[in-house]
Amino acid sequence: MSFSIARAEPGQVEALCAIERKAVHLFRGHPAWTSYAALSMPPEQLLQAISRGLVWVALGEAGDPVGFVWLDAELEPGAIGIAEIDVLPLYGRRGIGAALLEHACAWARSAGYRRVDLGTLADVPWNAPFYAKHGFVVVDKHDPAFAFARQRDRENGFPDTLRVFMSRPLTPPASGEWTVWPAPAKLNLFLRIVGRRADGYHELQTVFRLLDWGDEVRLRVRDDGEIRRARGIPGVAEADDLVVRAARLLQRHAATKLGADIEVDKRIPMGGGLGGGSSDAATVLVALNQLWRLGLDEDALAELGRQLGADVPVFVRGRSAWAEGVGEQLTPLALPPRHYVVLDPHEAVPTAALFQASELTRNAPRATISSFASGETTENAFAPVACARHPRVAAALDWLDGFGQARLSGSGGCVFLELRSMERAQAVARQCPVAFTAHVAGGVDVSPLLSSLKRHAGAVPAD
Ligand SMILES: C[C@@](CO)(OP(=O)(O)O)[C@H](O)COP(=O)(O)OP(=O)(O)OC[C@H]1O[C@@H](n2ccc(N)nc2=O)[C@H](O)[C@@H]1O
Ligand SMILES: Nc1ncnc2c1ncn2[C@@H]1O[C@H](COP(=O)(O)OP(=O)(O)O)[C@@H](O)[C@H]1O
Repeated sequence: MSFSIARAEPGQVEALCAIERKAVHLFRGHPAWTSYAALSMPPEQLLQAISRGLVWVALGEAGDPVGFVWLDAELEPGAIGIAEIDVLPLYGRRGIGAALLEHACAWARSAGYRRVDLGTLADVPWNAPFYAKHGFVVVDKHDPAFAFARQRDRENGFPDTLRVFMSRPLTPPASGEWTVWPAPAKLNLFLRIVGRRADGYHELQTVFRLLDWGDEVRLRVRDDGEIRRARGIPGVAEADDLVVRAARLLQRHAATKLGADIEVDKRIPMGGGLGGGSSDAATVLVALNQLWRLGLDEDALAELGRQLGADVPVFVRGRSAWAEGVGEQLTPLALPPRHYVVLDPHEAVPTAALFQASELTRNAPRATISSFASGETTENAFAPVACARHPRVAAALDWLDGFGQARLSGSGGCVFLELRSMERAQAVARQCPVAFTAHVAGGVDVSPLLSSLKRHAGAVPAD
């Protein structure tokens, strides 16, 4: 039987939970059975991991999932864990589990991780001995890295004597191998236009909230100086693609003879006001600065970013921030932990056209950080214009407003709602009408790009 491996999709949550329930039956009669039988995989957390790109499925010939692997978010700097790996018993012994495991480890290595950890059972052939065949070695379970997992075992009545923790070291990708970097989306928590500069650009005030969700950029250094886009973004010509423009700009600026292959796994809706193109460009600047060993500092990269777009500097600096000027004067903010339902009305809004709109309020009084922090300042100057010109955006805002105070991000067309819990955000997202697509994401103060940069630099040793 042939199978293929692909990133899991949100619609597969139920199928993956069902696979886990079937796979757990293999433990009947084992001392761990009672605790396995009583516990099922939390679908909310699985969904969150899927939207972060941390779950892969094995698809059978009919295209249905027959197994999956789920990576934990970073457990400690440089290390990532395997939260779950399951194959339908009917499809066992065909190398599917091994292929999933290798796939996840290969991704972790490209993403700069130096170690993969897991907890498993010592006495079950398809557990510890299977992982040992794949380069995992048993490590000291008293290591503080496993304290949380062991505490959870105790709470679940799991037999500690049979529990082993295993690690597999990963070598860093060599020059010329693919590397993987995150390009997070942003939201504008409010946006005011307070003036217009002589060059036609608008002066604005906004709060950029970075998200833990976004695109994935893959980069591979080339020795021949070529910048090539390995996989195109539909509707964007190679020369216009912000990732290609960013790489060429950096190459010219630093006068390097090195080149790069670039691929983007696009998840952020284009023209959605979530800064996808800008974030991709920032990731290329930051990552190639490291891969090409140019040694440019953050200010130099942010200035190159500004030449590509007003939204690029915030992604280069990688901190949620209060912004002024054209969006490049940034003051990092520590914002309360919040979750967001981001609704995509499938309507690309052209930013330049909205900035040109005669009905746009472009002389608003200046807001202050404290007026924002008190919750007084939440409006977006583009909202009335975007809603009047794009009925789908108005409809999305109207629907989401039924659950709280929905807002437009940037020049739209995406709208969002801020919530205190992920579960609540997922509950709203589940009710999303078919005309729109809902994403759930967490707000972060520090961009995942900065953590990825540290990992790739090996600045944080794995042990
Ligand atoms: C509105 C915002 C809010 O974060 O976000 P998006 O809706 O694009 O995500 C940004 O200011 C958008 O930044 P960005 O998308 O990088 O804009 P750019 O490529 O630099 O400019 C696109 C066009 O928008 C206009 N523009 C942009 C920024 C600005 N402060 N004043 C402007 O007048 C210019 O006419 C420019 O030709
Ligand atoms: N790598 C890229 N990703 C997305 N859009 C890109 C990219 N390169 C160029 N673009 C162009 O930039 C436009 C704005 O894209 P995007 O940054 O996603 O939206 P917004 O500015 O609304 O946040 C797109 O419609 C597309 O034509």
